[in-house]
Order: sequence, then structure tokens, then C-alpha cells
Amino acid sequence: MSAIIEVSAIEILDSRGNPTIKTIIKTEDGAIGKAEIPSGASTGSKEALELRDNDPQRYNGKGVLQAVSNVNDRIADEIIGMDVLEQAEIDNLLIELDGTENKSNLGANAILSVSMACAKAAARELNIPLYRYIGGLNAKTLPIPMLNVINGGVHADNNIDFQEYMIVPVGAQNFASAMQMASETFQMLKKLLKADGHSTGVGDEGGFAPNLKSNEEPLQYLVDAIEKAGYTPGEDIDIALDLAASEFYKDGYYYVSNNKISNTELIDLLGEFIEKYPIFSIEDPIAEDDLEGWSKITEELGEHIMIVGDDVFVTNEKIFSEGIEKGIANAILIKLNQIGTLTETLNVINLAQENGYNYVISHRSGETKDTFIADLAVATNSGFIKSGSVDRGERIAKYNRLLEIEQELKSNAIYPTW
Ligand SMILES: C=C(OP(=O)(O)O)C(=O)O
Ligand SMILES: [Mg+2]
Repeated sequence: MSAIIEVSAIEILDSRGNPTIKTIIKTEDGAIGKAEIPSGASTGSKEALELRDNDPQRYNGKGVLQAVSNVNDRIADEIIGMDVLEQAEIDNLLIELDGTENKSNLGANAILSVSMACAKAAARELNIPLYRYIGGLNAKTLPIPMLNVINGGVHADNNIDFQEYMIVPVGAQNFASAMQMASETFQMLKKLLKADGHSTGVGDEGGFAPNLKSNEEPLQYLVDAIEKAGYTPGEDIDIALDLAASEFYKDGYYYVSNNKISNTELIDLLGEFIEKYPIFSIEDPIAEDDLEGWSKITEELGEHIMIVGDDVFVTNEKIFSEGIEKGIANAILIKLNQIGTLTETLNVINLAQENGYNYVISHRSGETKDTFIADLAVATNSGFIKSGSVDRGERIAKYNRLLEIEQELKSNAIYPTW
């Protein structure tokens, strides 16, 4: 038993320059845990609710500052004296204290900051790494990184409709060489874009954000960059997409490249892309409200590729269970702040494991330097992590933490084959 003796939160800034929350927990033995909370831009409508400042006059005291005072006053009062090692008990108390379905009372960001800070303080208390605390002795598999190197959709001010074009070093020997392969390909991509007169400025997740002719052109650039960097597309490095399709869906249709198309037409287009390019995974190919489209794409492409549900599942056990019953997707994206506590996140991961769904641990487009998700990926043997490109510090922090973990695990470390 080690009692929590101090809980304090402050407002800090995220990678988009917007306010977010940081919470610090101290125990009677002197262990300290700190957590900084990210925030999404292409959010699912059923995500737990963060108290954010979404207008230009953001310091109005009702957003993050409200979340901060909820931690400092209402939450601190309740959890001081609790055993920091009782994560499930702490998380359940936070859920009860909030009392709403979507955590809108205390704010999902307030709640998650306490939940994560407690886990970090507990790992410190036991003097073990966070991945070992959460995952136990079996935590030894590094994730395959999925690096978003071309940004579109709401993550960039360019004309590409699809949100993320990722390179995935599936043929690497270990995590360190995966990162080397990825960074060489990224630098080559920059050269190729520059040579064609395109902008090499980056979007929210550190991928390039050029204006291109079509949503297909980035795929050709990726294949070229992989080859010219000395690797074999489809063998050493695969491609993954996140369409974030809810963002260009309206009244039953998808608005892509200035055309209005049906879900069948969109699925056909993706089918063509899969034939032509080494695509092994597509996230949110269909909008969260188009469940008929989800069934269709899972039936048609689910045997060939990984189909990842993000906005459609929102890391929510109940919503994910319903999706599993309907046979939607074959993988789930895991974002802690979509649900708001570590315990609930681990429950969703269990559900994925029990039902043969793959799961991808993910950052948000608005991030901080917090590396919790790197440890979570190893703790849960996730197999995959999405943390953006190699051109922004808050993204690289997670990859660098994984490089550190691989070193620490020495010959016990496993890099998955796919
Ligand atoms: C990381 C993502 O973006 P955001 O954080 O904006 O939801 C995503 O859609 O997978
Ligand atoms: Mg997504």
C-alpha cells in the first residue's frame, strides 16, 4: 500500500498550441507520476467528452481551466489517501464521481490525466518500467510503427481528402532498424517532393502536406520513396491508410476529389488501390454512421487487409461489442482519451484479443511529449503503434521511448512478423 498524498493539475499547451491538461500525483513514499493529455481533430461523435477551449477566446475558464480545477478540487479530495497501486479501484471511483455516460461532468481529459498519472506513479513506486507494471512479465513485444508521412484531411491545409498515408516497416529485423528504414524513406520522400516543386512543410502529425493531383498520387510517391531508399515495397515496407471518412461523408454520400460517390463506389476505388499498391491496412474507410458500408467493406476486403475502426468504435467497450456482433472491421484503433481511463482501455483491448481483432495503439493529432502510449503498446503486445512521422518532437518522443525499451529488453525483445 502506498497512499496518494498530492494531486495537482495545471494547464499546458499541446502541439497545436492549444491548451491541455497536465496532472501530477505524489505518493507517501515519494513516487511521482506525471501525465499530459492529447486531443484529436477528427474526433468520433461518441468519444468521451473533453473540457476543451474550442473558440479563439479560449481562456474563458470553462474549458481546460475547468478540467484543471476539477482535478485540483473535486478529484483530489476523493482520491487522496487511496492506494496508488489499486488502478481499477481508482478508475472506478473516477467514473462514479463523474456519473455521466460520456464523462462530461468532470471531463474525460481531467479523468484520464489522473488515471495515467496514477499508473506512472505506481510504476515508480515499484521501481519498474511502466510497460512492465501494466503488462507484467509477458510484456516484451515491440510494436510495428505505422508512420504517417503524408497528411491530408483535417490535419493539413492541402487538397488531399484522405487523412493519413503511412509507411509500415513490416520486414524489419527489430524496432531500431524499422525506425532507420522509416526515416530513410521519409528523407527520400522529401527529396522527391522537392524535386517536383511541391511543398515539404508538414501537417499536424509531421507528414508532408503538399497539394497533389489526386488521392492516389501520394501512394505512387510512397512506392517511389520506398524503392529509391533501397527497400522493396510490399516486402520491407508496406503502406497503410487512414481515410477518416466521417470527415467527407454527408447525407449518405462521400465527397472525394470533388465527386459525390456512394459507399460502393468508394469501396471499389479502395479495392483498385489495394490491387495496385502494397496496402495492408485501411482505417476508417467508411464513416461512423454508415454501418451498411462498414459491413460491405468488411465482407469484400476484410480477408485481404486489416480494416481498422477508429471513429466507429471510439475505444468504447459497449460500442465495440455491438460492432463485433455486426461483423464490422477486423481491427480497432486504441486511443486512451476516447474513453478516459486506463482500466476501460485495457478492457477494450481484452475484448479485441478475445474476438481475434488486431489493435493499434494510437496518438492523437494534437499531442504532447508524454510517452505513455509507447509503454502501453509494449505492455499489451499490441503489434502496432501509430505515432505520426519523424518530423515533430512530440511524435518522435514515442518512437524514441520504444527504442529505449528495446535496448532495455535486450535479447528478450520481440519484433513481430506480419
Ligand atoms: C490520430 C487521428 O487523428 P485525431 O487525433 O485527429 O482523431 C486518427 O484519426 O486516427
Ligand atoms: Mg483515425
